[in-house]
Amino acid sequence: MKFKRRRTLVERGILTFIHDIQLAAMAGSLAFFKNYEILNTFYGSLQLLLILQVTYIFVFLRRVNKMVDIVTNRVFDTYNRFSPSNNHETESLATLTTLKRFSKDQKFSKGLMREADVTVRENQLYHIKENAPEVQFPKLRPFMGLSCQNCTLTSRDSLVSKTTETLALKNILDHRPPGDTNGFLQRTLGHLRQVYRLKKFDFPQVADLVLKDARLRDAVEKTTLQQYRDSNNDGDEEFYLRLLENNRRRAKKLLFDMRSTLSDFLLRLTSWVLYKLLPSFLTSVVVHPGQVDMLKRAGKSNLPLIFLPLHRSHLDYILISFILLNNDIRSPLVAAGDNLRIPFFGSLLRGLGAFFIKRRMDPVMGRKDHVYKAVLHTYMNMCLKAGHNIEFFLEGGRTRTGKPCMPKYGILSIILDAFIDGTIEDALLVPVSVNYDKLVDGNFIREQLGQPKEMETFGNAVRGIWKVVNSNYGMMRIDFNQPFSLRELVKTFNVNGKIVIPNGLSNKKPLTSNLSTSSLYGTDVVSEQHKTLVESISKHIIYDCAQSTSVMSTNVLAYLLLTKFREGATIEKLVVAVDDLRQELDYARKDMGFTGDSIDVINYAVEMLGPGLIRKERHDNEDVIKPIAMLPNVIELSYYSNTLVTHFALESVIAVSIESIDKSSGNVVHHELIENVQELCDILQNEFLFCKPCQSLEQVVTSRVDDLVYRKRIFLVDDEEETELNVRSRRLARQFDDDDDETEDDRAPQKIYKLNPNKEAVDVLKYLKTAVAPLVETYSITAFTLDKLVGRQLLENELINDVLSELRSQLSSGAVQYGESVSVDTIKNALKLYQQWGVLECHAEKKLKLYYLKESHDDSDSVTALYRRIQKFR
Ligand SMILES: O=P(O)(O)OC[C@H](O)CO
Repeated sequence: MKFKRRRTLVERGILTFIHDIQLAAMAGSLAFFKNYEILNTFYGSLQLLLILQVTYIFVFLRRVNKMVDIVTNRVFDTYNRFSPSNNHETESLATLTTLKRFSKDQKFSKGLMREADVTVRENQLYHIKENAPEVQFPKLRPFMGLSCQNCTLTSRDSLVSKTTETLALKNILDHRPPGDTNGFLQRTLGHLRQVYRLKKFDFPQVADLVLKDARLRDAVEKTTLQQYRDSNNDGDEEFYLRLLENNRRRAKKLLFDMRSTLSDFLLRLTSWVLYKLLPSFLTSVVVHPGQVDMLKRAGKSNLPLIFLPLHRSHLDYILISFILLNNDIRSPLVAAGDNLRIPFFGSLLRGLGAFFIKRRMDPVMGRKDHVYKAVLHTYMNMCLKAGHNIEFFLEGGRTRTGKPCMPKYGILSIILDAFIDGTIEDALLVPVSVNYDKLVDGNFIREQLGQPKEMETFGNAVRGIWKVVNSNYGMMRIDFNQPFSLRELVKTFNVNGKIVIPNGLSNKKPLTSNLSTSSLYGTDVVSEQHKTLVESISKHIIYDCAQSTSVMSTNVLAYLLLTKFREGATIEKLVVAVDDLRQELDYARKDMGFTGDSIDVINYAVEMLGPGLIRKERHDNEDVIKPIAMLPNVIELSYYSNTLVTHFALESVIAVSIESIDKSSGNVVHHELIENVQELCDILQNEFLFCKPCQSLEQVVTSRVDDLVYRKRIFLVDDEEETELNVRSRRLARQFDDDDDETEDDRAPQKIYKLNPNKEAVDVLKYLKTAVAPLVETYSITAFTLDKLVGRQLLENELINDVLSELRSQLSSGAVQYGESVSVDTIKNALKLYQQWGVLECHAEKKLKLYYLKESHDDSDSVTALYRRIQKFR
């Protein structure tokens, strides 16, 4: 056998680069000869070349970067082997980790990795298990995301087959071309072939139709007439015509800035690039084939699919389109904020389906910008009519806290209008949840500490992508809920032609108080009747998405460390806690984005979260894991924990409510507990959706209390004792039973719960409480700081900074217990609540918001009363 000389790293790098250029040329010429639409114009060609060049420069630089890392590590490794260092094991481990991280797909480093592996194993004192949990998923997992059985029973029975629930999860990056995957052609052409074979869809452009539409023409004429009347040029026809022409031009420009140029070719090209790039920073993108199957069937219904994902990262919409495209499902048009209309990336996103909507009102036109509203409305209607699928984020922007945000209503109201006015016969709504092992983009910590958001620019985008492709973000999981019919939902809420106000919303204030003042998403809801409907549908979807969000290992570890083990815990204790939590999530039919032994899950999550958030120490021959529970790190940790905080919010509210009741007798009266829970739910109404709009909060609370009685043993379940207590309470009830006006319900005996004094039960109560306790702290300190508004007004940022300083100073004095209470998002939600309660008022003009106390509350006593109302739960 003839052996060839091994190529050097640099030679291999150069060859790979040349190989990549060949691929680029092949893709380019293929596209050229196919005479794709995008290449028909000079602009299209330039854009394509730029995309290819940037991608290849990225890939090449990444490879050079990796080579430098590997060579450096090799030098250090050799040095370590010959140096008499005491930390030999740690350093070799670090080398191994670095090598593994940076050389996942680098065959040329395999030899080095083997060497380092041997070095580590030879030098280690303890047996170290491989710490990446295996991505082997058991067949039967909880199947989440079936549509609501109260509101959409018919939809629930559709699109599913016998096998839907039982299919095994799939990593879509694992696309392997059939045959010998090691062959040059297969390696080179596998992904090209995959994107070439995809089903071709037409993506009609509708801009011309929009300009001719009567709604838009009408809006332009009305606006012109209004401007004409407001001016002092009455009777000057030339002036009128000039105004009309200006408004027409403006409408055209608005439409040009907004429209998507979704291109089949660009989608395929990006898909091929993503197959190459995604594995460099994600180990897997996991989907449930049963859910994809439902989408495929829904895609054949000829109804528009409306994808409604929870928004965590900019990767969300890219990956959703990637998954849909590769499963032959029509890619949607995606409503994106115009903050993303940046050079190059803006056009790229536009070509991939983005249409840009304003995030802020026009400072001059304000809310009365009828032309803009008409452009948006007509554009979306035309797109729906033309058969496009649509995707938008009900939350508006990405969550800053890890908890789902309350919905904005604007875009959904346009879709509902399109249904009600008959533009579309029906639409299938698809809630989508996305979760990542590690947050990919956004600097949310600095925003939570009061710094302004870093705006999107070309430079920031390039830097961001560079950082991302050189890091490891672990797994990503996407869950598509069962599509459900908008028509069916509207029908359920619209019994006898009258919109039924769902239970959970019946005693709420009018929707207007909930509207976003800064975003277009919340400004164009049409009629009062529809507002209630839009609110219920939106909240239902956010609730559904939260329910079907898979839990990642990092969520589990962060949650346990922030609620149960703030001082840290040994691995053994953590393993027991993770096992318990997994059991509980299983019981709640919540799926997890990991599998394997809890010890491996913990080690993996520790590595994912990194030493900035979690410390691993060795005490008395035991590994102890500790959270970095101080500012600013704890804010990031709470981001991960909040996926589970959302899941346990109601239990936590019940635990806090129990603590707020006088329990000197050791008993808790049912109605008193329910009242307190409802009061706290009202306080936290901008933080969590405690039940679906079609459920009654009281019923949901009662059943969760029962759960705490029987499963978590917070209350005693001694039947005799309970009977005796209830007999006593019944007797008590009878004493007051002489009022004829009382209803049957009023006379019913009061249920009394006896608290379980057992240490385990007390600990459970304490642990449950900790989930929402930081939020209560923030609400209470925000109320306390409102005293600064007595007799004066403050700008939003001044008020928020005052609350932040108060929180920080109380944190350092120990009066505030949790670092994660320092959070701008929570402060803003608290201010919104105090507005909803009629204590606070806000005047918004242009980009500024001015806060002041309502006249009837503009004194210290009112502020103290508000503060006490919250403080009761601390
Ligand atoms: O999270 P934001 O506020 O930067 O918004 C992100 C959205 O994708 C913009 O469309």
